[in-house]
Amino acid sequence: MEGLISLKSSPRTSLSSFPSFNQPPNSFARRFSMDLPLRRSSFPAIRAQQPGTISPKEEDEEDALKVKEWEVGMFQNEVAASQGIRIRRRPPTSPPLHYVGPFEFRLQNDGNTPRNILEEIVWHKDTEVSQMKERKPLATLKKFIENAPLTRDFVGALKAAHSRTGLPGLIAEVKKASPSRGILREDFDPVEIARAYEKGGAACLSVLTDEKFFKGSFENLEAIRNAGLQCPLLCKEFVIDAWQIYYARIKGADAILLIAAVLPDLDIRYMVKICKMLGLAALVEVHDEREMDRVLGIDGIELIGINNRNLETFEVDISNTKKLLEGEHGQLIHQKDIIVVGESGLFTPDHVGYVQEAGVKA
Ligand SMILES: O=P(O)(O)OC[C@@H](O)[C@@H](O)c1c[nH]c2ccccc12
Repeated sequence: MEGLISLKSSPRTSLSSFPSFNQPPNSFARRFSMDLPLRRSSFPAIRAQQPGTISPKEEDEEDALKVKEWEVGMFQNEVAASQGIRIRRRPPTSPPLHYVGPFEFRLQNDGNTPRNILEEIVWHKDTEVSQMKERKPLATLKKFIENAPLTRDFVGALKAAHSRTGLPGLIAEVKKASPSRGILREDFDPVEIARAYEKGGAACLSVLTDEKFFKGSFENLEAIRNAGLQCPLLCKEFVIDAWQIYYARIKGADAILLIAAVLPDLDIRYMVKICKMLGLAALVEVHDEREMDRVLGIDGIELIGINNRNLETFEVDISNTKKLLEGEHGQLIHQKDIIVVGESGLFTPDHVGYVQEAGVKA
């Protein structure tokens, strides 16, 4: 509930800019924070038939909880939208059967199909993570972390490569497939590929761990971590829940990706802190100026990735890097000593030269 509290005091997350509710701004937040007056009497009684099963009171409580969970979901979407985030975290389910809130919420819930590939990935991730969390609760992960080997310095490795060569440090990616290009390599041996990258001069490696859309895995990450290489490892995931950060740490990550198109400011703040606590670097990825603005307003960020690929449409344009590093953004990045990673669509030395010229160091 930290979110609710800071939301009210933060001008960046003003709910008043949220466009799609035909009701006075903030009314949802106000109603929510007043501890939603659930009209118990309007919950039809589906009573337990036999003694010893769920009591009517428990059932009422369960109903109330469902409504509340649903309201929290709506509230999260509202906050995200107010920050210009178009990706909805979950499919818009209908309100619980006995919901007694405003009619507008029902209108929101048409269109149960994802609007684009990023949204599809995120919706699938939500289900995947809740299942994984059930099998390996956070408390269990925390115990493992106590005995996990130390992380390696991801940012340090990039800086060292850049100052040694005068060129951007290379993060070489271990990726079997992608939604935009299908299978990239059939005979895919992640460890062998990782070794070849390191031998070829990569400063760091990035390992896709998403299974469904990129044919990656946490097993690949773990295997590469156990292969005795020097390069620090980035876990390339779609993080929507802090649990994934702990899991990545256990599986051998030294850094993790956080995507601004998916995560509201407060999540990024919170997750960056968790990364620090776990000894991981956070690579915060942006694609447009609004995301860059948001991320530059967050303290403690050392690494920003500019993705030249729009993850919603797959369009690639390397001039995006130049555009996002011009003017005030570029100055702020310089002042804050942030390392910028140029991502996607870099095929030739000329491309690398172009983004380096724009200010990219990795
Ligand atoms: O194959 P490319 O165009 O060289 O792109 C690499 C990398 O930028 C891309 O894999 C990527 C960038 N951001 C991501 C977020 C999730 C998954 C993948 C990515």
